[in-house]
Amino acid sequence: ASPSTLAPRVPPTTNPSLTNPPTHKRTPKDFIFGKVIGEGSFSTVYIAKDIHTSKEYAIKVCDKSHIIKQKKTEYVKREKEVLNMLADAKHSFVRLFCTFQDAERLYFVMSYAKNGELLPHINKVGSFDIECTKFYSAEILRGLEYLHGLGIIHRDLKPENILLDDKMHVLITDFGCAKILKDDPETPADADAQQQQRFRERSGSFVGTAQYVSPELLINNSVSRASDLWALGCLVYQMVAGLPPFRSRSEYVMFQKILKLEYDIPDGFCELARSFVNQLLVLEPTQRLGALDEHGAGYPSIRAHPFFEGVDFETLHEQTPPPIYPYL
Ligand SMILES: C[C@@H](Nc1nc2c(c3cc(-c4cn[nH]c4)ccc13)C(=O)N=C/C2=C\CC1CC1)C(C)(C)C
Repeated sequence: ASPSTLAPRVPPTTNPSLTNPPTHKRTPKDFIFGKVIGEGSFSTVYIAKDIHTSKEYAIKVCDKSHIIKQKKTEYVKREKEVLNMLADAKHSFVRLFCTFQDAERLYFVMSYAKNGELLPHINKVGSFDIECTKFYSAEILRGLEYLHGLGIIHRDLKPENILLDDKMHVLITDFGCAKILKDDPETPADADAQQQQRFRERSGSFVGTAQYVSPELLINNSVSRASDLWALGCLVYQMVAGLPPFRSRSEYVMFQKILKLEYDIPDGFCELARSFVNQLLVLEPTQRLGALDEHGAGYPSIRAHPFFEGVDFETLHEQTPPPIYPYL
């Protein structure tokens, strides 16, 4: 006989709501909302505490009428779809724990990135030393390998979207612009109307920081996995130099610099990092380091670059991140 027929069913003696949180659908009343920690274009992210477990979460709150008015329903659906596709990832991404809604708003209960965005950590020390740059570049690369392996292109990688958890490991976030390569993940994804909508306001200028926009997006609105590799190049440059590679007060001038590959390598820029950045900041997407690697099998040619000498990619998440010291 199976064990269940042997043991009589004894009703639980403890109060379930005290030991294990209710499994019923959550409502805002299950949380104590704290301060605003991030503002998206049509969402606000709060830190919140679950009253049953006292655990801290980030709750992204979207106003339904605003989403409908701004025709962003596709975004919200796509972000939730991507977050659900990332549910099994053991590393590199903020997790979506649950969603619920009330009459006016949608709520996404996410992991709380206790150490916030990467950018302030770079600004605080001016720039990262080479050990830090290698570690954080490797953690971002691992996230991209996982994402691209699923046929997802982030499309908006920048320091604001690279978050750090309580142990200072990378959590990539903000998938509202992500592109999911459907049926044939081989063909580069042509930017859809939403992407154009995202970038072109009525004034025809770009919204948000377009410092990391790839040349192919500017020229023919096309994006592929290699667009995220371009952004990786910009991120590595910024960790070492403390500033993004393409800068200008005028957006138009900044785009001209991107299209002409006009960036300089400051004195003291580590030689291996320079070589690595130079092989990612390439105008032709298919010529970028890693662009020709087998899809879905990670980026062996990027991992093999001497810049990553000594990095053990398989155990990154178990490693203690290097302390952040100033460099340059
Ligand atoms: C990029 C994003 N900013 C942020 N999004 C999230 C944060 C987050 C945390 C801090 C922070 C923590 N401590 N100090 C600052 C600063 C910015 C954050 C978090 O903890 N957990 C999930 C998040 C987002 C998940 C959801 C987009 C899918 C924007 C600007 C779009 C709100």
